[in-house]
Amino acid sequence: MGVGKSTVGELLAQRLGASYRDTDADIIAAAGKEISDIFLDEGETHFRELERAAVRAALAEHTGVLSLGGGAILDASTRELLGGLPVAYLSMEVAEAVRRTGLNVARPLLAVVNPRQQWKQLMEERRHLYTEVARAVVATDGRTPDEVADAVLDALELGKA
Ligand SMILES: Nc1ncnc2c1ncn2[C@@H]1O[C@H](COP(=O)(O)OP(=O)(O)O)[C@@H](O)[C@H]1O
Ligand SMILES: O=C(O)C1=C[C@@H](OP(=O)(O)O)[C@@H](O)[C@H](O)C1
Ligand SMILES: [Mg+2]
Repeated sequence: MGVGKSTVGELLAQRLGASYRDTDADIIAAAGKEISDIFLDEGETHFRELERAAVRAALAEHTGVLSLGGGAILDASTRELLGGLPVAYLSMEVAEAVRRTGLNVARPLLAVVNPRQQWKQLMEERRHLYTEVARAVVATDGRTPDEVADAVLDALELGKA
């Protein structure tokens, strides 16, 4: 959440001359409302169902760069679909997360009394799932989006002759 998946995903697509897609954007377009409103009106479980379907559809239809939401890997069937694909896990420390997002209300899972603690807890629950599906782990702390994109291309050995 807020690590730069969407920002860096777009840069990667430009560099690779590939198309870009973001499952959160697909969900927003299909639902006709923001993710925070889906959480509010229908709840997280419903959002996760939309997300599972959005990832499945994107992986079937799209051949370029795909950014996922930070919780997509909570679903076992999604993790299975990602197996064998060149997946990068972008990581950061909590201090960087605060700088990036301001831990604001656009991300409903962080719209809580203590967002720093919530962010740390979510990461503790999820980190092993990110590393399970990732072919490469790229630390983003103190790096610009361009530097992160370079590091991803390098780590995944993409865009090389
Ligand atoms: N490497 C970076 N350094 C500083 N800010 C960044 C970096 N990558 C993204 N950001 C900023 O952090 C915020 C979250 O980025 P975003 O791409 O939406 O992350 P995600 O898709 O992982 O939630 C945006 O305001 C974006 O401009
Ligand atoms: O980590 C999560 O559970 C979520 C991350 C968000 O996407 P980003 O990781 O792109 O912010 C978005 O899918 C939703 O708010 C839930
Ligand atoms: Mg995003």
